[in-house]
Amino acid sequence: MDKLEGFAPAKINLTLHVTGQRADGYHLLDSLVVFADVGDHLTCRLGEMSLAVSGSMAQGVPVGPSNLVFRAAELMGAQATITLEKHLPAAAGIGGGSSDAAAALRLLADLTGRAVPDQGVSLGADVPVCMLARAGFMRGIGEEVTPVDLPPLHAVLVNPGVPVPTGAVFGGLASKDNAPMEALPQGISVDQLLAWLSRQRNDLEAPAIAAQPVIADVLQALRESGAGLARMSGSGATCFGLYPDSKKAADAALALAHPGWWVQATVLS
Ligand SMILES: C[C@](O)(CO)[C@H](O)COP(=O)(O)OP(=O)(O)OC[C@H]1O[C@@H](n2ccc(N)nc2=O)[C@H](O)[C@@H]1O
Ligand SMILES: Nc1ncnc2c1ncn2[C@@H]1O[C@H](COP(=O)(O)OP(=O)(O)OP(=O)(O)O)[C@@H](O)[C@H]1O
Repeated sequence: MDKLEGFAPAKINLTLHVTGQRADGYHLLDSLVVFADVGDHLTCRLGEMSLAVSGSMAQGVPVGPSNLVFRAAELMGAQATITLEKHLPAAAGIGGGSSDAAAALRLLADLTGRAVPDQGVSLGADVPVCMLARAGFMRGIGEEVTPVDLPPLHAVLVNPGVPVPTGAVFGGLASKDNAPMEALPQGISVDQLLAWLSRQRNDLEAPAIAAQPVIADVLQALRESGAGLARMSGSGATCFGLYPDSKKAADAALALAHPGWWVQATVLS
């Protein structure tokens, strides 16, 4: 094996309940996570350590040792020549950096034959679920991950171009002890899933809107575009809308076009 290619899909929190806080300050989560068919692309080859970042969303992404891809190589004890093509906005609640790190960990594990320590959680709370890269529950601070079977969902992702720092949004929570998600019945249809989702929450939505009020405008625009459900992902600012089929999602994406907004029709699974 010489050079390997990998895909780092956007992570979407369909729900995000904050149920407590650990003594070290990290919050306990109860979240249903899915992945989009849009994301970043990586290539990786063992050799001299280097990282080249390109792509439509490369601006502002660190190219040095603070890039999570670099830190993934350090965690694996590997030297590698890595290219990263960024298509996902950074600091956007869709785990761009975490998904890049998870993709790099998968590639480096394949190239070196080494195991990934602790599913990469030391690189970020979102890295274990991004290692899964398919629908799953995320609990603990993010280290407890369980796959789940869900029907694919047609969606539009909208990011209004304002970065949101995750720690500050957690810090703005009015309550840290909120109810967990309801049990999710197995084998449910899309309609049943939508009804179930509409009864769940993203507890970070209120503090994120307080920090960046434009998020409320994005949610309103998604609802007006015909979304059956509109919610923020992660700590924001990206929001998603869910639609009955790919045509309605594509039409909504066109209607949502707005200067400075990143808008993507996608399938979540
Ligand atoms: C909000 C989510 O995106 C939901 O999936 C994740 O919980 C955040 O994952 P992440 O960006 O990988 O988070 P990290 O880089 O580990 O943490 C960033 C900051 O968010 C806060 N943080 C994060 C995860 C967590 N369970 N509790 C927290 O309080 C901490 O202040 C931490 O310093
Ligand atoms: N590969 C990377 N891609 C994007 N940002 C990165 C990367 N590596 C490090 N960073 C830094 O990490 C910060 C958070 O970026 P990231 O895209 O992971 O946030 P996020 O989408 O809010 O993540 P999450 O959903 O996990 O909270 C950025 O401000 C950026 O400086």
